[in-house]
Amino acid sequence: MKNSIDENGEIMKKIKVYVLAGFLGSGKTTLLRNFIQYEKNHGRTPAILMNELGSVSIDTGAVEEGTPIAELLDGCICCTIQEKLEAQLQELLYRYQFDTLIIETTGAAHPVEVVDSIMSPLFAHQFDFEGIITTVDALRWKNRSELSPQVLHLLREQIRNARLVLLNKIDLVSEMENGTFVYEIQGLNSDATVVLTKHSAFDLDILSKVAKKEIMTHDPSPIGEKFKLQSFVHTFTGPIQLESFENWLKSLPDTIYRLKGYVLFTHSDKPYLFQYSYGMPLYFKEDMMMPLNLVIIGESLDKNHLQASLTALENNEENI
Ligand SMILES: Nc1nc2c(ncn2[C@@H]2O[C@H](COP(=O)(O)OP(=O)(O)OP(=O)(O)O)[C@@H](O)[C@H]2O)c(=O)[nH]1
Repeated sequence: MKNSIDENGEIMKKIKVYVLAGFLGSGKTTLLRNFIQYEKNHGRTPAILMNELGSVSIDTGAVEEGTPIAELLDGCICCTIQEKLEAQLQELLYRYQFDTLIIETTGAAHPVEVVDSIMSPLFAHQFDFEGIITTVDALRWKNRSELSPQVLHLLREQIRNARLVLLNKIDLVSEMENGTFVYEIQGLNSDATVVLTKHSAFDLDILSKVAKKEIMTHDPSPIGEKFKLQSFVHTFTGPIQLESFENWLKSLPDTIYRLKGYVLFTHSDKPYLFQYSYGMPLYFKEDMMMPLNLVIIGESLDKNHLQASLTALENNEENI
């Protein structure tokens, strides 16, 4: 389902969310500039969320005046400043109208954890996660043996979870080397589209083409979906039974990494904030009503099945 219904019964168009990942200095801000221009050329308003490790913003100058922007400084979305992220996103949504949200992560961010943070159940029904675009510095890739194992692991994770990889700074290595690097990147992520770029410039129409493919994938394809890391949001319409919910959790595949959301149970008049990662469910009772959104993040999600099983839970049906 693409759109949510607002309180007046109107269809709400979801905001497309893109995450820009890539190691320090690989070309994310350069890509951001191109992306903003592309959105504007197509009559859309982008909003930007920039995360920087330092306490002072350096890259916000790259964003033209008039573009909605929020900054998260002095920490990485994926580890230390998740609550601040929620507040910033809420403020962006409250103050501005926009069609696209582009999030530039710090070069040190683990992409899975960033997606996890963005897909807050508070407003996940307004967002459509469109995927991770990773920039790879061709020269750094060439010299990657100089990197620590931890950094190299991060670089690989950023590539593995991308929907689109930009092999950037191709002017700094030879044509033959670029060919080898594309081959190596595809070895890490055969589903991603890899484009060779100078100054992160490419035809961004590619994005809508790949996105359409993802959206149309209602049938779980036997060869897997193009898009590796995905999120799915279910909005409960009423209370469910705790026991059935726990049985449903046990039935989930290992490729679901994370669940979080507000769930109302039949035994309580207020919802619980529910958190689940690494097989560990946690429940925290809220003292007021919250949007009953459940966010599910994983690889190659079988969204039809998730939807059907969650609806069955709500209808209190057996054998889900
Ligand atoms: N030679 C060359 N330089 C590039 C290219 N793309 C970007 N640069 C330069 O590389 C530097 C870093 O680019 P950014 O876009 O700021 O990289 P970033 O990933 O946002 O960097 P951080 O914010 O530090 O993580 C800048 O000086 C860019 O002008 C390219 O294709 N070739």
